[in-house]
Amino acid sequence: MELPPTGRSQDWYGTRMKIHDLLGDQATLDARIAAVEISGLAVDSRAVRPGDLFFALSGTKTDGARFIAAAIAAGAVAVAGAAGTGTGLAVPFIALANPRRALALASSRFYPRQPATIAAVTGTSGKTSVAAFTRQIWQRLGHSSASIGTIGLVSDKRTVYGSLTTPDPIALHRQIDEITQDGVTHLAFEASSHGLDQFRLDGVRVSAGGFTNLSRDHMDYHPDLAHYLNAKLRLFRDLVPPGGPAVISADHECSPEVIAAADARGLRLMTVGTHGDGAGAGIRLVAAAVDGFAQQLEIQHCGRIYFIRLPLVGAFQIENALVAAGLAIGTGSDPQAVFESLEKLEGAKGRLELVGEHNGAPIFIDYAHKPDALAKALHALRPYATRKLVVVFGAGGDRDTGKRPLMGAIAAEEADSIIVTDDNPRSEDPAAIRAAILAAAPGAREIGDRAEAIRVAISELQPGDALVIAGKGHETGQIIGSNVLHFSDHEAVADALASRAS
Ligand SMILES: CC(=O)N[C@H]1[C@@H](OP(=O)(O)OP(=O)(O)OC[C@H]2O[C@@H](n3ccc(=O)[nH]c3=O)[C@H](O)[C@@H]2O)O[C@H](CO)[C@@H](O)[C@@H]1O[C@H](C)C(=O)N[C@@H](C)C(=O)N[C@H](CCC(=O)O)C(=O)O
Ligand SMILES: Nc1ncnc2c1ncn2[C@@H]1O[C@H](COP(=O)(O)OP(=O)(O)OP(=O)(O)O)[C@@H](O)[C@H]1O
Ligand SMILES: N[C@H](CCC[C@H](N)C(=O)O)C(=O)O
Ligand SMILES: [Mg+2]
Repeated sequence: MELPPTGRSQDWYGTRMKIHDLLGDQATLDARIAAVEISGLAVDSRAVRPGDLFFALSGTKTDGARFIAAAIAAGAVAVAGAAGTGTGLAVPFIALANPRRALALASSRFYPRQPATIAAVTGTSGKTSVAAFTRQIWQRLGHSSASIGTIGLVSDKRTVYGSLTTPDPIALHRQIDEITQDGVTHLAFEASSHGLDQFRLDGVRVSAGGFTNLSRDHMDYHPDLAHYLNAKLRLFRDLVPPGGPAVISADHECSPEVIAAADARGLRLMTVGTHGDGAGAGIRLVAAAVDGFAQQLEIQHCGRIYFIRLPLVGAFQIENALVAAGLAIGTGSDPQAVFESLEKLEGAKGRLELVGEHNGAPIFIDYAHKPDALAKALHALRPYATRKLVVVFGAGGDRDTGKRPLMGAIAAEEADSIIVTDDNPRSEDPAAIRAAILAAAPGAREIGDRAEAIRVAISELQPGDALVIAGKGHETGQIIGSNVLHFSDHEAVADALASRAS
């Protein structure tokens, strides 16, 4: 069942709660306001239903305070927001010190059920993969499991396509409550830096935290890398309770700072990777070797050595698999069983996914839409290209413009043949986005129409080549202006292959 973006499903119609029970610890309430009953929560005036409590939030584009009158006209029976934003209203106003955090806590009270075991993962790249892997490990070990993130909600009972990596608190808690009601006991979800910075997950009872890596992304939102890292560190500083496991990839420049933040909070450290604490509670990668479209791993945990065949392409998937294994072990699963389950992992859709071949050349779809991910993806595929490594990619509009030349330069450095195309231009001029990439990628070709770019790349493949179509992964739309046109790299590849076969 597809749920409305910020509404509630049928189940909650009829639920009524007193403002005291939602916000009693977040604001000083007089008795009259505390007793007001609400029947729903809303952050968008356009989604308000009669009986709702409307949160007027100051945002990146506009200020919810401007829509208070519209919310009341739509039936809001109370309004909450920063002090001073709601004076002289016809309905009660609740002044909050931190409106976004209060919204998250109120959401967790309105939709109160949560699985007993919840792991959250953050990091620039690998979150979706880690959440999917952790869900798969738990499921294989017999737990009813779910994951929530960029590819939406996935559980054994339902799959719901999502649009944000960390949904807004109302949508997030509605989904969490619903899956708990379905019987899900184990949830892995993605904590994006936006989500952490905007307190979207502050009402989630997180049992364990995972951290993959840090590289350039979202510099249109965060003023600098330190701010970006600090947003991510909120997972350990504020959300995982003291004593809870912190599973941290130890192989990066940022790792010591992440480990220090987790340590300062009194978390149970589990470092993973080539610098992981294999003698102790962490997981050390002792050796790795490519084996066809799989990898042979030797790892160490609590001093014991394990040999695993990881059925995935890409060195970075080892990092993701080890963080996922750490999250499962840290939340109580048996290490031997967890490591055995890694041999059955399936990659998340569109993450270095082998989707076909032409003239003997493998074709991969990948979600690399930031510099480091593109570098890692191209590097991972190099062993499969004895002739040319071909890449088709673009860059999103209304997103960090600084990524574009960096990605162009990486493609020029790592690939042998480049086609620059469109990837969700949104409100920007697609040609200008392509030009910014092309300027840093001498010799690259420009084919704006993504389906055509994919067709051309496939038609030129020769034995010994490998092709990666990067940036859209699982996505099913091309966002042009404010329209979302149906588009899928998977379908475009299938069409191109079918037309060559016929
Ligand atoms: C930049 C950003 O993070 N924006 C998020 C933020 O919106 P905002 O509060 O800044 O929105 P705004 O447009 O300024 O509006 C302010 C307030 O007025 C309200 N409003 C607005 C218009 C109106 O008519 N009535 C009304 O009430 C809005 O609902 C909002 O509450 O809070 C909203 C509710 O939580 C989010 O939906 C919204 O995500 C937008 C859609 C978005 O595109 N976010 C992306 C950048 C994002 O969050 N990405 C991350 C990371 C991706 C990754 O690396 O994987 C993610 O977690 O997905
Ligand atoms: N551990 C990793 N290190 C570096 N790059 C990675 C790693 N894991 C995945 N990638 C690259 O990043 C892309 C996205 O991976 P994934 O969706 O798992 O990460 P994510 O953190 O959820 O990304 P997003 O924030 O875009 O949702 C992959 O397709 C791959 O190119
Ligand atoms: N969660 C990421 C996804 C980007 C995917 C890429 N296809 C693009 O549109 O830039 C973002 O919103 O920045
Ligand atoms: Mg993701």
